[in-house]
Amino acid sequence: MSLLALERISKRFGGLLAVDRVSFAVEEGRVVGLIGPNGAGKTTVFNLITGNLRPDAGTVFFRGQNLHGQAPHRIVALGIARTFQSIRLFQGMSVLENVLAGCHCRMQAGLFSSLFHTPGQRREERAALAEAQRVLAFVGLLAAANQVAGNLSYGKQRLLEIARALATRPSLLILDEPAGGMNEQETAELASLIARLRVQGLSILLIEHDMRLVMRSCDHLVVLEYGRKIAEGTPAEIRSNPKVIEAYLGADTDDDDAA
Ligand SMILES: Nc1ncnc2c1ncn2[C@@H]1O[C@H](COP(=O)(O)OP(=O)(O)OP(=O)(O)O)[C@@H](O)[C@H]1O
Repeated sequence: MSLLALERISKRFGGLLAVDRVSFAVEEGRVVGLIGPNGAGKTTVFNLITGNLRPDAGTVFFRGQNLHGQAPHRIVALGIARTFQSIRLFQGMSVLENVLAGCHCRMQAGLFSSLFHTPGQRREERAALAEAQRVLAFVGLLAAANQVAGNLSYGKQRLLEIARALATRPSLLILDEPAGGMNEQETAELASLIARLRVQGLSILLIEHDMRLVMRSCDHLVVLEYGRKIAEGTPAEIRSNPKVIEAYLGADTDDDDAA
């Protein structure tokens, strides 16, 4: 069984069919890239997976479970975490507090134990703190734990978003343009982070316009154009697919050869 399977999902915005009967799967432990020109429907597909939008037709399965009608927080609890194209951090809170916000969605404590600070709740808080520090160390932000999130560089804010998503202990991590706004060194660090997550067995679904990063990091690519899937395959297959070259890669193909 695939970890994630989309079966002929469609989404219409008024007269625009933004996603048109798209099917693909993410297997356990794989890094899958969803690519295509601007407006191809990539972010809409992500929103359909994470419950931020409901499909007009088709089904999303996660570990064989139909996600239809599940609220976004329920989908996070099932093991799907995401980052957004535009950074959505608690800008005025510390780096550590931002990651703790991710940990809290895994905590069991109810209203009673939270109000009365029961030993169980204190244990959970300590565990959350340790987990947040572990995740921050993993992405290389532990030294910045007490800084205000909004003061971090853009690239570091993106890493913090990933840390917060990781703190929910996902089995599928969905990244929407994680290298957007990053400089070359930050992008290289991101590629190494993705590789380390992959080694740990995490499955990743990625939208990214940086073709070098996509070609280097992904096992499998799915290509959208005008809401439709026009190709899927390994990076090497996609790079030489004439339909894809025409639709998307175009003049960028030289650059990809360097990847
Ligand atoms: N909430 C919405 N209401 C109306 N139209 C929308 C909405 N969200 C997306 N669209 C339209 O749907 C199409 C697909 O948008 P989407 O953001 O999914 O594309 P994308 O492939 O992620 O693009 P980009 O690479 O530029 O982020 C676009 O034409 C967009 O304008």
